[in-house]
Amino acid sequence: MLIAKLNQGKDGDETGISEGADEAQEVWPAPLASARLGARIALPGSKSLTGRELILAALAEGPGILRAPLHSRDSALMIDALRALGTGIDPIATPTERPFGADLRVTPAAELTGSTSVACGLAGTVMRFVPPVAALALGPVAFDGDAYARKRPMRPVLEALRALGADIADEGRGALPFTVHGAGSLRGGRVEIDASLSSQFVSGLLLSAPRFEEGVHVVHTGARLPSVPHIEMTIAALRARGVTVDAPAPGEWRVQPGPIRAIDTSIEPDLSNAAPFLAAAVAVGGSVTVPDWPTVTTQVGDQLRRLLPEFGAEVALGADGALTVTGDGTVRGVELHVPEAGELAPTLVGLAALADGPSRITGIGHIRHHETDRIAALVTEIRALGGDVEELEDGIAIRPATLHGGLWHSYADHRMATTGALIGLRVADVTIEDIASTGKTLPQFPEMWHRLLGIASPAAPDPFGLPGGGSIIL
Ligand SMILES: O=C(O)C1=C[C@@H](OP(=O)(O)O)[C@@H](O)[C@H](O)C1
Ligand SMILES: C=C(OP(=O)(O)O)C(=O)O
Repeated sequence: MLIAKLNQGKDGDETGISEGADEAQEVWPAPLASARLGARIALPGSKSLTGRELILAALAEGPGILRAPLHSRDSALMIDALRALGTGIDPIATPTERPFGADLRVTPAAELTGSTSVACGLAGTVMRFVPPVAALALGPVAFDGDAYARKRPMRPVLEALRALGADIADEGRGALPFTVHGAGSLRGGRVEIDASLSSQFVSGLLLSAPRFEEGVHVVHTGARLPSVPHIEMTIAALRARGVTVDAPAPGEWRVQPGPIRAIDTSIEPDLSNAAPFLAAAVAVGGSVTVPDWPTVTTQVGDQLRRLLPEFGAEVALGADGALTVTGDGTVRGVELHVPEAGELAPTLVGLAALADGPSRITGIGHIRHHETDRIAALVTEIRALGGDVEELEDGIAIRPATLHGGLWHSYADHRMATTGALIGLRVADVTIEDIASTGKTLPQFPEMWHRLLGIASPAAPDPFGLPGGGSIIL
């Protein structure tokens, strides 16, 4: 892999950019595209589906299998968390058709056990989905995470769980660290919650709710609700396991108590991780194809089919189930209001920074609470490359500008890193600080990005073979 060394100086520390990182940072020279693209890129499993299915399998009435799950830092943290609570999670010998890692057999614990700790890393899904599970365990479960994870909002989750009967000790900041003192069961019932900062607050409560004595009736009280497709994904995953879920009014969900069926289930490819690869075809010109695009899905990444044409791309879903995006190398400016697609926003903003007209991307205020304040981070980094960018309260406005090379900081955020790589396809001499942050959901990113451009990568010459480098954590 092409890696250079940079001495991250005092500046990085002062801005908090290199929080928790060593003085000597590795930087990754983003490859510049020298020709139109023509690539076929298969993607590992969805982070969001893998996380949900691991939780539901751990709470199910018998053992089940997850086929083609994601193996990444976030999924490893979820696996470790559920194992710590007594769940058996075992890799099943990887057949050749599982290029991204083993299927998993999940054996629920007879009784969930506490007196343990859960490392959340920077995974929103772990810090929001596992505490309700911990409330069902017997004994204390201590939660903590990365330095930046301690800044991500948790108060609505902690207060909702307390209202449902849980005993939780925290430091009063409404954030990690905190300890859930599980009593072996939870009453459940009706609860109000303001989920305007994250849909994950709702999904976490719904996922464990079939195991609450009274199920749950969640009533969202905030003015906005971001990432609605992710709540629909949660509901679909519950229903697929025989759980009764209804939505009696907008912003209200009810889950009936009852068994969670044990099933064998296949995880779809991660369509949000497809975003930078498909956007590359728009940025550079040429075509990028992603095989196995699901025909019906709750993944928000499916919206790339309508969003990328706004930038001037052509999108075609083939009879073989492969999605192809074709661009002519020019990028149109866009007006997008995408509260449901905050997860895609960094890629959309990156494309807009390469557009030949002005853009406004709004409705994404909540992404200030993702892995980093993504609005501030995107504005800072695009501006540092010469971009003409304005921070809006709930989005970003971008005017066309000639960009130049420079160091792109990742803020430990995988989607910041991949957005820097996207811009680097068209702008010479962009280097990415902390490309390893892509391991959060796509450890193979650097090799796959090289493959997109036809560059052989010594670290993993064939990304369709078993990825190396210790990135698959089992
Ligand atoms: O439930 C999930 O799996 C997710 C929900 C969304 O969170 P927010 O509602 O905080 O945007 C999304 O951005 C995140 O990447 C994954
Ligand atoms: C917001 C994201 O992650 P998390 O699940 O940690 O919230 C993301 O992956 O874009």
